[in-house]
Formats: sequence, structure tokens, C-alpha cells
Amino acid sequence: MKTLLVNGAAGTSKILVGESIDNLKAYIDAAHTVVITDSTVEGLYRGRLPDCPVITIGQGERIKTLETVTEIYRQLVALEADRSTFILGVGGGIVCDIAGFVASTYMRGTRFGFVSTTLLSQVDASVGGKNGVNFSGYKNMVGTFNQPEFVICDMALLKSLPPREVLCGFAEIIKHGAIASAPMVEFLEAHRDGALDLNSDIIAHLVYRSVEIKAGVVSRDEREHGERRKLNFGHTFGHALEKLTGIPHGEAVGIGMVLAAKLSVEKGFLPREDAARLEQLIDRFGLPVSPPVDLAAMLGAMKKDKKREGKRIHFVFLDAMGSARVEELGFDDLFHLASAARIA
Ligand SMILES: O=C(O)C(=O)C[C@@H](O)[C@H](O)[C@H](O)COP(=O)(O)O
Repeated sequence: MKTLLVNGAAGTSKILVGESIDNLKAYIDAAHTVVITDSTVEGLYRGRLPDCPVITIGQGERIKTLETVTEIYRQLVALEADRSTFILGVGGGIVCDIAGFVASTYMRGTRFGFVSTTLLSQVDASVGGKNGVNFSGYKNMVGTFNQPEFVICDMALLKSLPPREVLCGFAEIIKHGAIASAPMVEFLEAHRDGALDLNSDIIAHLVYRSVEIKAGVVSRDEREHGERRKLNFGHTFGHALEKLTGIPHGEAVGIGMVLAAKLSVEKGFLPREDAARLEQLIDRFGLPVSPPVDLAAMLGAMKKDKKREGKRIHFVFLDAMGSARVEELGFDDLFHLASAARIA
């Protein structure tokens, strides 16, 4: 097991890469803990969780709402949870985003931590302290920045994931390589088969490197005033695609990265061969690379992105494999750039 630290304004978060869910008792006091999880995870791991109350929510992006949060508050009140209660989110990105938001707001904040059970959540969603829910059909519109005390990333749990869910995790791993580490991209190219087979050494390396990259960025810019924006590579188009089509987050981000790389070429920032190489890598990891909707529809959805400032948006480009840059663009400029790049 290796520990990485995320330094946030309100405290330090320990990311425990390779820790086992069976060692949970070392990190919590079961007598003062309430677990928040979803029905699938509860079915798989209930017997390995501490003996404490469990609040079970449904699944999928559609339950990431204030209504779900309200229902959890109701159950916490019924359980007589108080400010000494520890909230333990056990699940993927949706459970962790909701549990973190509930813990940050219930009675103005309780302590919390996560057991992260999906690849996407281990390499990205559970790390970095972004908690929240969707609102009015838009992603992550309401939320907080607040770091969990710990995140257990037990890679043995990944074996029970559906294959499509695993692929979504690889989208965020590829993203970390694309924005911050050319050697990681080379590693993914060289070890694609072993990675897809969830070979334990290969997965351990990829989860560790992803968390290391993300922990560094978040520790330098927790509130996303600058460098953290780079973690949104592929997400401007990605969030629009999720909203328009309902495809899973990782698939939408995979397509979003292909489109953002094409725009980077059009801008003159990225050699065409690098954009083609990234597209090939995403394709080899079994992720879609073409948008199922047209450019006008994607731009329409982007205009309601929460990161929009008036008619402008921060857009993440690549300027080399392993290096990203952020530019502020007007929607008209984005439309012209995307039209010229013939992305859809
Ligand atoms: O942690 C971040 O910062 C990221 O942008 C990572 C993203 O991969 C992740 O999907 C994040 O939740 C998106 O955040 P948002 O602020 O764009 O909703």
C-alpha cells in the first residue's frame, strides 16, 4: 500500500492506494459511522463493511440530485446522526460525490472518507475534494470543495466491475497522461492488453500515477483558479455529450479529448500526429472517438456549462503529448475553431 497526500484548505486527504476494504476498521470508529452506498455495492460488499447503519441510494447519473441528498438528510436525522458522526461513502464517483456533499453540509459539516470501488473513481472522482450533484440537467452544478479524510483505493475490487465501467476509468487515466505525462501515454500504449485484463502490477502503476498527478495539481490549486482547470481536458465537450446523449462520463470524456486534441491542432498548438496518436490510444482502449450529435447541439449545451463566464469559457488544449494549456475563448471563436477543425 502507498499513501499520497492531497493538501486542501481545510485539511489533508490521505489517498491509500492498494489498501484493502477489509482494513477499514483501522480508519473509522464503527460506533459513530454511517455508510452511504448504492444497491449494487451494498450487495457485493455489505459483509465486508463495519457493523454500522447503511443508507442505500439508487444508481446512475439520474440519482445525483438534490432530491437524493434530501432523502439522505432525512435518514441521517432519523438515525440521530450528529456532528460527531463519520460519513463513509462506499462506491463509485456518484456515491462519493453525493456522500461528500452530504457530509460537507449536514449540520454544517461532518468528518468523511471514501472506499472507492470503481476505476474511474479511484483515479479521479474520489480524489480532489469536488463534491456535489447535478441540477436542472447540468453536471455538478451544486457542490463544495472539501477533502475527505481518506480514500481507500482497493484495486482488488475492480475485478467485479462491468467491462464498460472499467473502460470509463481508462478514459481518465489517458487524460492524466495526455495533460501531464508523456511516459504514462507510452506506458498505456505498451501495456494496453495487460491494463484491459486488470493485471495487478499494471493497474497498481496506473492508479498510483493518476492519483500522484491529480494530488499534485489539486494541492497546488484546490479551488480551480488556474492549473486545476487542466484536469478538465475533454470535459467541456464531454459534459455536453453526457447531457445530450446520456452516455457514461468516461465515454463522453474520451470523445471530448479527441475533439479537444483536434482543436489544439487547428490552433497550431499540437502536431497533427499527436492528435492522431491520442485518438488511436482512446480507440484501442475500446472507447468511442466520434460524437453522436452535431456541433451546434454540443455548443448549445456548453453555453450552460457552469464554468462559462458570460459568453466565454476556459478551454483546455494540448500543446504536446503530456502537456496542456488553458485558453479563454468566446463561444463564437470556439464555433469557428471547431467548424474549421471539422470535428462533427
Ligand atoms: O477534479 C477536477 O478538477 C476535474 O476536473 C476532474 C474531472 O475529471 C472530474 O470529472 C470532475 O468532477 C469534473 O469537475 P467539474 O468541476 O468540471 O464538474
